[in-house]
Amino acid sequence: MKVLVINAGSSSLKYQLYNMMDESVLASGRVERIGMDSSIVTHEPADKPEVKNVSEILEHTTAVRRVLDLLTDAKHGVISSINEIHAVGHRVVHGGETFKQSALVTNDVKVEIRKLFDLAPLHNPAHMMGILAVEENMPDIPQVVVFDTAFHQTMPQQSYLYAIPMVLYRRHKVRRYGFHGTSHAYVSDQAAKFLNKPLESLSMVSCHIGNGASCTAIKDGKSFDTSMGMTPLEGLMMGTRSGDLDPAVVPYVMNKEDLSVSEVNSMLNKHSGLQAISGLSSDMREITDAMNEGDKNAKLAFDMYTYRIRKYVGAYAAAMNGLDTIIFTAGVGENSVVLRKAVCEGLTFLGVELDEERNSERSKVTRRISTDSSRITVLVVPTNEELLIARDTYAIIRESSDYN
Ligand SMILES: Nc1ncnc2c1ncn2[C@@H]1O[C@H](COP(=O)(O)OP(=O)(O)O)[C@@H](O)[C@H]1O
Ligand SMILES: CC(=O)OP(=O)(O)O
Ligand SMILES: [Mg+2]
Repeated sequence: MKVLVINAGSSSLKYQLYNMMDESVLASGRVERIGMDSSIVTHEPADKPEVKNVSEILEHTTAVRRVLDLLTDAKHGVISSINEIHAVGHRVVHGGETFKQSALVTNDVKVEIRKLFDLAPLHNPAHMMGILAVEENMPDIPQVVVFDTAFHQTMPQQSYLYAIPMVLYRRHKVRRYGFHGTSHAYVSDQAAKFLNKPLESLSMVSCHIGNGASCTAIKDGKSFDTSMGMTPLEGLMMGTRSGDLDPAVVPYVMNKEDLSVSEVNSMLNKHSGLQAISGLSSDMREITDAMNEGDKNAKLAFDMYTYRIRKYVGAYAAAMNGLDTIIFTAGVGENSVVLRKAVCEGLTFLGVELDEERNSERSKVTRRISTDSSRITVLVVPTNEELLIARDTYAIIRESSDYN
């Protein structure tokens, strides 16, 4: 059985085609700059050279058509017909309180996802475009949606409620939802397997540090608290997002700078974080390079960024009344030796002892970077959100009567 995984953004569409018999990736790729003057398509078949081409792709239906053409192309393709694709799985960022697990796409499910547009205006409308584009190109293929928020639906009320009038929760569902749940679920499960211990027996903090970044406290195998909130803006400092700040800053700055709601939203989501403090870049590689060359603003950005992660790890150790394992994952967490060192150096009081040599090793597999005698085990676990989406899709399709 072959499953196509799609992560549709407003102007991009990333894809991976899996053979679920052995969970191998047959091809992956992305369409960027959809709707702009020149779209870039990058297609990477597993056993053939990468192809890149530039053309005009005005909307998502055409983007999906192009992906299907590439997957079945005589020269660059990996399957002979689209009938070989049994199901499509989509990443959907916001599932609100409606979706506690992945779901088969039906008309009712689409209605519910539309109701959540307001809570994730940057993400959910784009995901819906991806779902509709697949429907148009492959009308008979079942689709499954996998939500970033689903894993966090186990949080207790004390973690997910904001201390504001309850009527706002009842009327508008204002609460913490949390994101990157697919990643936090995947890496915590991988960590338990690596340590050969039952997942339920470990108190862990999973640090997903990528472009977007979040920490999750995982207790009894479930999300207990997480740093992102109603939207993916709260919590850690990120590439271009501010993370936590005093909410009073928002009306104050709007007033002083004469900013509209959408302008202040854009400032906090797109023009803050590493980018704002360094004045250089949102990319951690550029920040560390500049810091090594003596750039003071880059150093400040790095220090603020790592300090925030440390604060969350400490807070969650207290929240869970204990901590066994810290996990680093995603683009920065998996690759930045200096970031992991900076975070762990301030956690010796908890019993974290980093092994510098292990931390410096470059590897793509799950590994321990703490010393053997460290009271807290620190792991680097490569995330794989797409694989988990493919697995959920496969499981749901097999369960659904349509497939049998
Ligand atoms: N070797 C590296 N050192 C430090 N940061 C890195 C390295 N490689 C990638 N990154 C960071 O990873 C980020 C992307 O992470 P990723 O998890 O792919 O993000 P997203 O899925 O949110 O786009 C980039 O912005 C870059 O800063
Ligand atoms: C929810 C979120 O922040 O996603 P990403 O890290 O892909 O931006
Ligand atoms: Mg990501």
